Amino acid sequence: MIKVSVIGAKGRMGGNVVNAVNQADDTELALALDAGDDLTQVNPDNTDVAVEFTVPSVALDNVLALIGQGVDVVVGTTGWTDEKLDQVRKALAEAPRADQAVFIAPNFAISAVLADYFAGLAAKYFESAEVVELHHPNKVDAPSGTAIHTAHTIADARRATGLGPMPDATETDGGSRGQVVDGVHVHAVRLRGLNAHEEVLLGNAGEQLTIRADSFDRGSFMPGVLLAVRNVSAHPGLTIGLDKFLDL
Ligand SMILES: NC(=O)C1=CN([C@@H]2O[C@H](COP(=O)(O)OP(=O)(O)OC[C@H]3O[C@@H](n4cnc5c(N)ncnc54)[C@H](O)[C@@H]3O)[C@@H](O)[C@H]2O)C=CC1
Ligand SMILES: O=C(O)C1=N[C@H](C(=O)O)C[C@H](O)C1
Repeated sequence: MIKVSVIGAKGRMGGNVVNAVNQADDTELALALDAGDDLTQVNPDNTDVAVEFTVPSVALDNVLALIGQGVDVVVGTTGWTDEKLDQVRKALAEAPRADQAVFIAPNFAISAVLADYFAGLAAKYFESAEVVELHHPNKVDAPSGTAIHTAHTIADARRATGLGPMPDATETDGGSRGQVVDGVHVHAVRLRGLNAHEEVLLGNAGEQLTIRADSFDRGSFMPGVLLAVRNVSAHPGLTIGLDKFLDL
């Protein structure tokens, strides 16, 4: 049995992870912690893998602490920058165990992982590409971690094939053109009734490809979370993206 502690256990995602861990045959719940609880309770005696779903402002500190306490970590919380990721790598290099592992996924839903992957395949064939993400209005960060990741995926594919900047004659913009991430415009919608959705729009003269992923229910993330829990310890160091654990 894999002993799993959940950090952010009272949250929308954390609560689902607690249920998923309790229901799976090969995992058992160790600790379920939330804001105000003592994170130092988590250690290798009670926990194989800690799952971190909190808020972007605290996730780095939690992950650094968990690394220092000798456990492997699966992270779903958003807000990761290159600087923060470097801090995680540094902490792993100094971790109590030489083979310690952290896995971070912008999105655990197979639909979103494939949408990102397909966007990377398609990007080099299109002159224009933009990302629209649509979420529930309780989400604290914009744009979504998934949309930022997809923008980088598109930008990497365009760079690799020598594509330059996208055509855009905009001269005045009060913000309607969205946030530019790695040269890709990203637009965020917050609407009651939505959960987590992303559209990648790719355009050429006279044609358009739309790639869309919809997570209607947070249960859609749980197979990916359990896949990460089962695989993280076999991948020492920092791994980013569920595609690394899939046969893509
Ligand atoms: N990677 C993925 O597939 C997904 C990622 N997310 C991301 O996961 C994060 C959490 O999302 P939700 O569950 O919807 O948020 P939420 O607001 O429902 O839950 C966050 C929980 O973290 C707790 N918390 C805050 N500070 C804490 C601390 N210092 N220690 C322990 N717990 C603390 C809060 O009390 C709350 O219970 C967000 O960054 C979101 O974007 C959400 C869905 C899927
Ligand atoms: O906050 C959410 O809900 C989600 N957050 C993640 C993100 O920012 O990409 C993943 C998914 O979109 C749901």
